[in-house]
Amino acid sequence: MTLLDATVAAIWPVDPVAMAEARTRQDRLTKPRGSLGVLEDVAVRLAGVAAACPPPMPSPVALAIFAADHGVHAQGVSPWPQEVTAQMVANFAAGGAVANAFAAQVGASVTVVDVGVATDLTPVPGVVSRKVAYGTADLSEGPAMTREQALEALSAGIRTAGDLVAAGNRCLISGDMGIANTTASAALISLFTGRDPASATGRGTGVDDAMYQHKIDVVRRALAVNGYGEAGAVPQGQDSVLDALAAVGGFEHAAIAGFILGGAAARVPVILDGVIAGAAALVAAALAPDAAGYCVAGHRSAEPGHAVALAHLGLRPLVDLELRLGEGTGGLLAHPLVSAAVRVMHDVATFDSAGVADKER
Ligand SMILES: O=C(O)c1ccc[n+]([C@@H]2O[C@H](COP(=O)([O-])O)[C@@H](O)[C@H]2O)c1
Ligand SMILES: Cc1cc2nc[nH]c2cc1C
Repeated sequence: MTLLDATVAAIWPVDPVAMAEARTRQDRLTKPRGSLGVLEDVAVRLAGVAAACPPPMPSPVALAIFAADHGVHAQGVSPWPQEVTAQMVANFAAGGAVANAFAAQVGASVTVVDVGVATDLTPVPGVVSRKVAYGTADLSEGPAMTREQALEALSAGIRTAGDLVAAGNRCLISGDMGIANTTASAALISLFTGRDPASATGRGTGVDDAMYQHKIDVVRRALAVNGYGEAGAVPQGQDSVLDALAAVGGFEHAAIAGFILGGAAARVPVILDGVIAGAAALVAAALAPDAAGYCVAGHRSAEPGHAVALAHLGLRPLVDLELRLGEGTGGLLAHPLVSAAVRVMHDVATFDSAGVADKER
């Protein structure tokens, strides 16, 4: 049995009994019923995730940033040089990126995982090497990776989640770093939702109008050259999902999909970041439909494909600040909201215990 098969077999639906108990408890707390809006849903789902009411606080919390490069960069789909991926890995390790600042703000640890950066990285503390290859092949000319490579990158994500949970973490946050990865994200989202590439493709780090039109064409070509023609053949079954991931994905997408599956198998919530995580979550949910229940959409990125992916997954984003950075920044910002939602379940008195009169019927 592969690590992927064993992990998928360990994923159960979020627990309906704990969720029903949590919903009842929410209604007994000293607040008008439903007054915490979406936060009540978050608390209820975290009870389902942990199969416990109240659910454990989502701390300690760990961010994993999966870094990789993309052959499709050669098509001119990003204004940034590919070297920035490796340079930002060094910046994460040195503590100098926005993700480090936000992680410090919310008390999250930061682990960087090299799953496919195009150069050899100097070994530094805080950067784990699970390199599958020196970047993917160009997805607009053929498959980005082999099925074996897709499996290896998925396993890297599963192992990272397993290590972080074994170290005592009770909440995981996904992060990514990879110049040109919004092109692969758009292709995955188009393929897994059946939506036209034009509605799944965005401007990434900030491409101009001409580069944006070219980027949509590159995504169309990627689907066609890999045998998917006009979008619509949504992959189903493990083999075709792995083939689709291998055709148009990136190593960080595969790793984040594995990270989600690993978190779900360990019954730990995974807060998703932006469009790269959204694309990866489509892959994870196609491999194990129950995995989506373990995901919290940290935010909605400015990238249009992200909203398409979240709608397909039935996930509602907690924060909407037009962020389009990646690294896990939007997921980190959502963590205090998730913590507050769970703390309510632990700390707030019930009408009975506080002697507060309940609503008259
Ligand atoms: O998280 C997002 O939604 C997001 C949106 C736009 C850009 N990014 C980040 O920017 C990089 C990819 O942008 P690009 O234009 O090179 O495809 C990559 O490192 C991502 O983390 C991330
Ligand atoms: C500087 C820079 C930082 C990033 N962080 C995530 N993606 C990024 C892309 C660039 C270009």
